[in-house]
Amino acid sequence: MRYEQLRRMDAFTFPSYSIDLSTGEALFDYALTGPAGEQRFTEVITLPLPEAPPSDETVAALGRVLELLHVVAGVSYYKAAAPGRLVLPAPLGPAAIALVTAIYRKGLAEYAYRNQLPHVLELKPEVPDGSVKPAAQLDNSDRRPLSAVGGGKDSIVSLEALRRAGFDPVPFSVNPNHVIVSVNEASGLTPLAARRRIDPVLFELNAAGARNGHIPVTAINSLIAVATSVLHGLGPVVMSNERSASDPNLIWNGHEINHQWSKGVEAEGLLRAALAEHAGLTEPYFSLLRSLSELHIARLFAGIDRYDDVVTSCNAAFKLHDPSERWCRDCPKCRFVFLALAPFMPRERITHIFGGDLLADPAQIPGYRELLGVDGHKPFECVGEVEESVVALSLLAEQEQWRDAPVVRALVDAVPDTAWSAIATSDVFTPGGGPDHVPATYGKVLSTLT
Ligand SMILES: CC(=O)N[C@H]1[C@@H](OP(=O)(O)OP(=O)(O)OC[C@H]2O[C@@H](n3ccc(=O)[nH]c3=O)[C@H](O)[C@@H]2O)O[C@H](CO)[C@@H](O)[C@@H]1O[C@H](C)C(=O)N[C@@H](C)C(=O)N[C@@H](CCC(=O)O)C(=O)O
Ligand SMILES: Nc1ncnc2c1ncn2[C@@H]1O[C@H](COP(=O)(O)OP(=O)(O)OP(=O)(O)O)[C@@H](O)[C@H]1O
Repeated sequence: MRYEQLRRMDAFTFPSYSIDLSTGEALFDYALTGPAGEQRFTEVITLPLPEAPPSDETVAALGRVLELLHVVAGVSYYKAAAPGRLVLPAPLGPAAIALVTAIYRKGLAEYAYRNQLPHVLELKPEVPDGSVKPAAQLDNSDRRPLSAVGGGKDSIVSLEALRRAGFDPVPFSVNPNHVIVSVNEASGLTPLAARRRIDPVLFELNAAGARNGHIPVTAINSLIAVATSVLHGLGPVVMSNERSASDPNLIWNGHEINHQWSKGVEAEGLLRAALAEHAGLTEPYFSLLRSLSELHIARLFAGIDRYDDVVTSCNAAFKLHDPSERWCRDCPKCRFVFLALAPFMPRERITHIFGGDLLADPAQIPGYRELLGVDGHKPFECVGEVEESVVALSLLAEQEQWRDAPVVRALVDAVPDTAWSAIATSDVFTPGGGPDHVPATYGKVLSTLT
């Protein structure tokens, strides 16, 4: 399919999906269609199989979760052309429609902004007429939680808190890379893993110049985790999404653009409601760290040392084709995580974790100026709020081990008086920031780390 033909596609459809319960392999078919023809895609997601064959009740609930996953995972292929019509495969209830609408509009907002495609922010799915048979209720809330592991500090904090509180978590990852494998080994827990294979045709189209950009990957990983939990008769999926994930990077055409939208509390609420309505799951999914700032999570992480040799929050290690060893030490995420951890650990320890000292390197100053709100807008990355960076800097400026580091000295001079006064009333170490979905039984889990 030529690039010009792709541009003329006017609809995105979902021809079919299937699952083979003897292998765990699910096939999700997609199509971009238009006057010049059709471009098909198939994504393959392979779930780990349980020891015993699943009950009919489990298979029914799993099928419903996969129906949602089919539609949500379509974002990767929709974005190759961004047609005006999004034609859903079957009727859905109001909560599921709300989820799908938001996934395509808000989850693709950064993509829409960077590609200057305002219509994506107004996309309205076309839903076939008809009603959906109500799902049978499935309450697995008292089973072992499935704890999503991304290899970074946040999921380690959740995993350790759950373990110390006696919840016996099962680590779970999609396409675990070398970092995730090492973190799981360091935990000593037995993990579950699912495989996800994006259709290679998409990469060929990308190389030929198709539209491309950021997608709401956490929503996809989350639904794969829920499907795995249902198939294995496990309990809630526990995520490690922090409070700043809900804050936008910028406003464009009156719409919030948030790189981390599908990690935010709005996406979490929509996903929970859709899973309750469409799959009957009463307690499917929540983020344990929702009320905490990144800086607060960093402080909790500093109290855990068994993962120092393996933890990696740098996204360069997560590339599908070319993963780096660990921290790249030259991206917004490396800069932010270093800044957030530094106040809470000896300089030798953090230098060991990162394989270098970012605050000793003046070349890092321009990137830190962005994080501190001195220049530009919050980077399109998983980084904390400006306020958190300023608080971290103020803590470093008070410490003998850090106050004379070249980057700390330069930044202390660069931050304006208004930012210093704003943090006088900062609440970054006070849990809050709005509603969370942590069930009452998990209410005291984080206190095991303090
Ligand atoms: C690792 C990374 O940051 N990747 C983003 C990057 O893609 P890149 O080309 O550099 O490498 P790959 O990730 O290997 O992707 C290759 C192509 O495949 C497409 N693709 C990938 C995954 C997928 O689910 N669907 C896809 O279509 C991708 O478009 C590439 O062409 O830049 C891309 C374009 O901006 C981003 O889409 C890639 O982001 C990944 C999907 C990814 O996993 N990113 C997470 C590290 C990430 O950003 N997490 C956010 C949470 C965002 C959310 O709302 O869920 C965070 O932690 O803040
Ligand atoms: N490959 C994956 N499989 C399953 N869950 C994942 C995967 N990658 C990330 N996650 C989960 O998605 C959420 C957001 O990921 P994110 O990368 O922000 O977290 P992290 O790796 O724990 O921590 P950090 O922010 O320090 O990198 C977390 O709950 C994380 O556990």
